Amino acid sequence: MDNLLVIDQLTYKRNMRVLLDDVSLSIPAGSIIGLLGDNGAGKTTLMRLISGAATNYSGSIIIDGEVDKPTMKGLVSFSEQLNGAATDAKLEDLAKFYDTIYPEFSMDNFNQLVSNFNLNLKQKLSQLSKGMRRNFVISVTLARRVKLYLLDEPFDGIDSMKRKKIIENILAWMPDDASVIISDHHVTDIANLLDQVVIIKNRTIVNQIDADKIREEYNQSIEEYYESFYKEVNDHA
Ligand SMILES: Nc1ncnc2c1ncn2[C@@H]1O[C@H](COP(=O)(O)OP(=O)(O)OP(=O)(O)O)[C@@H](O)[C@H]1O
Repeated sequence: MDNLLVIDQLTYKRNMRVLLDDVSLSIPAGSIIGLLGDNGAGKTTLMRLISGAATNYSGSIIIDGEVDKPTMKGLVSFSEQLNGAATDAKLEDLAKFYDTIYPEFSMDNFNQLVSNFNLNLKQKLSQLSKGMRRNFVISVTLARRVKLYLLDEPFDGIDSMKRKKIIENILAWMPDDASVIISDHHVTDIANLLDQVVIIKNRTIVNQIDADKIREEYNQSIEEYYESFYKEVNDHA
């Protein structure tokens, strides 16, 4: 299978601190990846760099063979897009804004996604509960037709029924050749979805493994594997 994302020796510093240290990672096209790691490990930072939000790193990020930064931005949809959005804006106006700035935004897809989540587009962003806001972010993120989706803790603060709905939407809306990277602490929620697990610890990738290998060769659930792997790395630290 071809690799959609190739990261080589990526190191990123901010305010004199190393936030990512020598990260190398290849993600196949058409796959669902769980990016697992504890608080502060570097999950959000890695997603920000892949999305093109910061470019002052060393090493390389290649998406679908592209190294041109503006082109790469059009290939990735990151779930952080509401940062900085006016809280008194109505959801329908925010959607129109995204439709204007992202050529690959599909208003039809967006409308179907928000109706799946029973969101009212006349509501203002400030009127949404935490869970409703998450659902809106997922709708905006998946409404773009891109190669790579980055979902940063999409289930944070979401009840279990809604989590199922989000998972259904991810599976239904992901184009066949697209990949999605989902970061999460609730490993159990996404375990059945995953093709691969990537574990990040202390600012670098410490493991990448096929989910089937964990189940079949190690005879463990992804959650058990993740917990034991993390413990082992801690014990040897
Ligand atoms: N703007 C910044 N300046 C300096 N340090 C930062 C900045 N943003 C994040 N960090 C630091 O980078 C490290 C990684 O943060 P990041 O948000 O990527 O972790 P994470 O794995 O997403 O954590 P969590 O699961 O808690 O969301 C943390 O130690 C954090 O304090």
